[in-house]
Amino acid sequence: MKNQLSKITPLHQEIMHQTRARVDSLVKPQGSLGALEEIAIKLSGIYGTTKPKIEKKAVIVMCADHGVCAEGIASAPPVVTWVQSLNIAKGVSGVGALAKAAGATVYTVDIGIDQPDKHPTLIDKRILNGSGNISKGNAMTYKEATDAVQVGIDMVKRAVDEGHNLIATGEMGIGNTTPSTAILALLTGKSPFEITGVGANFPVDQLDHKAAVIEKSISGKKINLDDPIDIIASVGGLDIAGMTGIMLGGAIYRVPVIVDGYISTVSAILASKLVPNLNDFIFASHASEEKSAALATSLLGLKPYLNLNMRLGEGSGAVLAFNLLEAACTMNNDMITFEEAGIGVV
Ligand SMILES: Cc1cc2ncn([C@H]3O[C@H](COP(=O)(O)O)[C@@H](O)[C@H]3O)c2cc1C
Ligand SMILES: O=C(O)c1cccnc1
Repeated sequence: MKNQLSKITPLHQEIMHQTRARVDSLVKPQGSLGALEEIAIKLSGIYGTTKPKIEKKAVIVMCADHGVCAEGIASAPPVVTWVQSLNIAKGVSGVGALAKAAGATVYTVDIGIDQPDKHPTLIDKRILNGSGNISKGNAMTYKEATDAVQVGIDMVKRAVDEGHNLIATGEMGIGNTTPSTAILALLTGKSPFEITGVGANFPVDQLDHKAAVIEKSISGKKINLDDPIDIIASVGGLDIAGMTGIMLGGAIYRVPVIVDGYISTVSAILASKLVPNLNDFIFASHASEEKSAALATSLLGLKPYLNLNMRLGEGSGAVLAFNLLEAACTMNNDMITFEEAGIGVV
């Protein structure tokens, strides 16, 4: 991984400069297509061409269980991770349906489901049968965390090799808002009692219990906060690790990655600690309704484009932003310039 990260190169500044000049010359008041203009310019810097084009899109969904569910921090039982992962692979879950609408491939990855069996419809990258109970010890070893991040990097390579040049992140893991909030508490210094949200409809009157479990998970551990792998090993999860790898994979293989909601955003924050210019390669999608999603997004430093009051996860919000990136390319490719239109600049 270290070797791969050291080869990441900056965005193509000269090409972005040329794309900006072209976007400014298109037949519209300068700046009037707002974020679409910025998206087109950023994409040109990633792809290294003034006329980028989206070929095929894929959402990679990392599925894993969390030992901390034993503490009663989620409304659904852990077996839902397995059942719902199969539904995602079948295309009948939230992300399945929305990916179909977007014309995107879905890669459903078993990176750590706690089941005795594997399933042929899931891509078998299982590192562990679920992470450890973080309120009683570490989630996993440092090596397991490293391997799980590598799974994400390798999945991006596979998607790119299979013709995709735009990736979205997703996850399925009952209980995963708990490690996500533990990570956010560590990185912001905020109290879990201040930032813990309901996740998948955990009862509000039991939120203090969830926060107390998170507090217990982060206190008394010696964690190197400058090392995201150590953070994942101590209080993370395999799905979070896999998504961290997807973000890194985007920068390594030079394909844009769209971040989904709360859990994805926390994974992106971890990835940005390994790649300082990570934000050049990733795009936020929607503003999740989860309590601390806005805090996570502001820490990451990206602005979500959509506000649809969603809070599902799975990659459901990220796949909706495929269309925005495609629209930005179409704007840049298909609009004519003032000169071509035979009128003066407005
Ligand atoms: C049926 C069902 C489908 C889901 N799809 C995504 N999530 C979302 O909810 C979970 C995180 O919330 P918590 O930490 O409260 O468990 C993750 O699996 C996330 O993907 C779901 C949750 C449920 C119950
Ligand atoms: O924002 C998300 O991605 C989210 C929020 C709640 C539960 N699961 C996912």
